[in-house]
Amino acid sequence: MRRLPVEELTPEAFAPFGEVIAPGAAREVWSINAGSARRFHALARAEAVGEGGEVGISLFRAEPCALPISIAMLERHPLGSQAFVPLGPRPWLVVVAASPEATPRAFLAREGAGVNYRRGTWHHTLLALEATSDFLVVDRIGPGHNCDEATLAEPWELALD
Ligand SMILES: NC(=O)N[C@@H](O)C(=O)O
Ligand code: NI
Repeated sequence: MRRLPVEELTPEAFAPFGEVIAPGAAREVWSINAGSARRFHALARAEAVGEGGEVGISLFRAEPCALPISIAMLERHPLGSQAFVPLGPRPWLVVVAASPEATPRAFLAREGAGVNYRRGTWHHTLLALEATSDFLVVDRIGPGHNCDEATLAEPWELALD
C-alpha cells in the first residue's frame, strides 16, 4: 500500500484547508478579565449555510485508531465548517485533500492543537490515537445534505514512525 508521510501541523501548512486552533496560531492576543486571562482571538470562524442551518457545539468520544492506519475515504461538508479541538493532551491525526483524486496531506496535531476544516474541505473522519479521546466539535447542525463521501481509488497507509 502506498504510504503517506505525516507532517507537523502548522498554521501555514494547513492554511489551504482551514485554520489551526492553538495559542501559537493566534494573530491577535490580548489580556482580559483584569489580567487574569488572555484571549487568543478569532482563531477560526464557524460557518453554517443553507435553510435551517445553525452552528452547533458537540462532543465526540473517539476510540483510538488501530495501527497501521489506512486512509480509504474522504468526506466534505458543503454546508458548513467543522472544527475539532481535543480535550486532552494526546496527539491525533488530521488528513485533508484538495479533492478525492489529489494526494492527501496528513498532519500530526500535538499539545492540544485543534483544527477547523473550512466549509467544503475534503477530510478524513476523526482519527484519535493512543486512547479513547474526547473532542469538542463545532459544526453545522440542522436539516439538509451536509456530507459528501468519496472512496479513494487506492488507499494510503499513514507513515507513522
Ligand atoms: N460524522 C461526523 O459527524 N463526523 C465527521 O464529520 C468527521 O469529520 O469526523
Ligand atoms: Ni467531517
